[in-house]
Amino acid sequence: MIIVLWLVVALSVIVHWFYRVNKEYYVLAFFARRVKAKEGKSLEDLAPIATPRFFCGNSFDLYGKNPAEVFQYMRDLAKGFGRSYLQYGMSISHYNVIDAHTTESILNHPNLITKGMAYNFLHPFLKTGVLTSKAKKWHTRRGMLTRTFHFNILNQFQEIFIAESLKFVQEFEDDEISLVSLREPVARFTLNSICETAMGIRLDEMAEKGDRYRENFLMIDECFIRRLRNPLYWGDYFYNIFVARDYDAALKVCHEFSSEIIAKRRILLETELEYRRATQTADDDLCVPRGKPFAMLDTLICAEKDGLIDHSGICEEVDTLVAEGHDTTAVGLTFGLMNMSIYGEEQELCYQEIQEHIEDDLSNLNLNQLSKLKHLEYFLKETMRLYPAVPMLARQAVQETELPNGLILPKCSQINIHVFDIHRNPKYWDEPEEFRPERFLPDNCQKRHPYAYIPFSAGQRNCLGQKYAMQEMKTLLVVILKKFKILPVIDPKSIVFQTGITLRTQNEIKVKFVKRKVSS
Ligand code: HEM
Repeated sequence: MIIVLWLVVALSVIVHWFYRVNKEYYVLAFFARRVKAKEGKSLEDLAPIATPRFFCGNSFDLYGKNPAEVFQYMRDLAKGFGRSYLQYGMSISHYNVIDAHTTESILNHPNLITKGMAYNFLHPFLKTGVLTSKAKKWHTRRGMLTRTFHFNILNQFQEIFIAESLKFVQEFEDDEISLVSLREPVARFTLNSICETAMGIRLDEMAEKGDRYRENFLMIDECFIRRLRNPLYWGDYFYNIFVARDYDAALKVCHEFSSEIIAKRRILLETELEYRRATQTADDDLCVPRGKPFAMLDTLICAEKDGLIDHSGICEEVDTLVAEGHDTTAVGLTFGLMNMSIYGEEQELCYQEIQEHIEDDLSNLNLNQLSKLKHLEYFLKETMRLYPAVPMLARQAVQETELPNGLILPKCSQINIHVFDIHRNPKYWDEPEEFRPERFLPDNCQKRHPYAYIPFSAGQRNCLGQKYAMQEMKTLLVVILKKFKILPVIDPKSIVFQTGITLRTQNEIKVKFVKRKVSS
C-alpha cells in the first residue's frame, strides 16, 4: 500500500514537472526549446505545428522515406497548412517558411546569416568554403570572390561558353533526329564550362576524370539525403561511425579532381606571371587581369601570395565553385530544354528572337547581344520558378531572434525556406502550375512581392554566380536552338521529384533534337 502511495506521489511530481517544463520545452522532441509569440500575439495564429509521425516530436518524420517521399512529404505539409509552420525534432525547433513576407525578413536579418544545419552535411565535401562558412571567414571569402564575377571577366568567358556549346551540339549533328537523355551531356557541358572559365583548365585531357567526378558527385548527393532522413546522423558522432566510410572513396575522387585542377593552374599562372614580370610597366598590378582571360582561381592563388588564404582554403573554394557552379546550371538547363520541347510556341518565339538578334556566325556573340534576348530571359526565369535548382534554403538563429511577424525563435532554431513552395504559392502566382513566361514581363512583376521569386536566394548570401549562370544557360540554348528544333518525349506531369543537394528527378528527362534545315 505504501509503495502504491509513493508511486502516485512520484507520478504527480513528474506530471507536474513535465507540465511546467513543457511550457518552455517541447519535451517529447528531446527537449526542443519552444518558439514563442510576442506578447499579444497567438503562436497558433503565427505558425501551426506539424503533427508528429512518431512520439518524439517530428524527429523521425523523414525516417525510412526515400528521396521522392521526402520531397512529397514537404510539399504535402506546405499544401496542408497553406502558411509557414513549425516542427520540433532532436532538441531543435524548425521553422518552415513558405511565404514571401517572412522570407524577406529572414534573408535580410543580421542574426540570420549563418547557414542551417543541413549545410553541415556538406562539410566532408566542401569543408567551410564560401557556401557553408560563417561570420568573418565567410565575409573575407565572399569579398575575395565577388570581384571575380565582374562584368568584364564574365564577358571574357563568352568565348569559352560558345566553344563548349558547339562541342555539345556536335555530338548530335550527324543525325537528323536524336533522342537525348539530358542529364549526362548537360552536366558534362556545365562541368567543362566551370573548369575552363573559373579554373582556367580545359578538361579535354582530363575528360575521363571529369566523368568520374560527376558520378561520384551523385554519391555525395546520396550521402546528403541519407543524413537528412535519419536524425541520428545529423551530428558527426554516429555519422562518422556508421556512414562516413561508405562515401570515403567518392570524396577522394572529387577532392583529387579539384587538387589536380589547382596544381595545373598553379603551373600555368606562374608561366603567365613570369611573362608579365618581363613586360611589366611601373603601375602594373601583376594579379589584375590584362587582356587574357583571368581565371577566378588565379585570384585565389594571388591572394595566397598575399597571405590572405592558404592552400586548404583554395581547395575549399575550388570544391565549392566546381560543385555549385556545375550542378545548379545543369538542373536549370535540363528543365529549360524540357520546357522548350513541351511548349512549342514558346520555343518558336525564342527561336525567332534569336534569329533576329544573333548572327549565325557566333564569334561576335557577347553579353550585350545576349541581353537583347528578352523572351529567352523570361522563359528561363519561368523555368526556374517551376523548377528551382535549389528548392530549399536553410538558416539558423545564432541567438534568440524576434521576427517582424512577432515570432520569437530560440537560439539554434533552424529555418527552412521552401523556395519550391513559395514559387508555386497561389497567393503570389495565378494558376501556379502553368508555364507562362509572360509573368516576367516588367509590368507583370510590378505588383508581385519581390521575394515571391528567389531562385538565386536574396540578401547578403545570395548567389554569387547568378549572372554567370544566366549567361551560360542562354548561350547553350542559343546554340542549340540555332541548330535544332526540340520535340517533347516526356509528360511533365509524370515527373517524380526527389530531394537532394539540388532538385532531382526519379525519371530521366529526355527530349528529341531535330536538325533544322539550313536556309539557302
Ligand atoms: C541556375 C544556376 C544557379 C542557381 C539556381 C543558384 C542558386 C543559388 C542559391 C539559391 C544560393 C543560396 C544558397 C543558400 O543561401 O543557402 C546560391 C549560393 C551560391 N552560389 Fe549559386 N546558383 C546557381 C549557379 C551558380 C554558379 C554558376 C556559381 C559559380 C560560378 C554559383 C556560386 C554560388 C556561391 C559561391 C554561393 C554561395 C554564396 C554565399 O553563401 O555567400 N552559383 N546559389
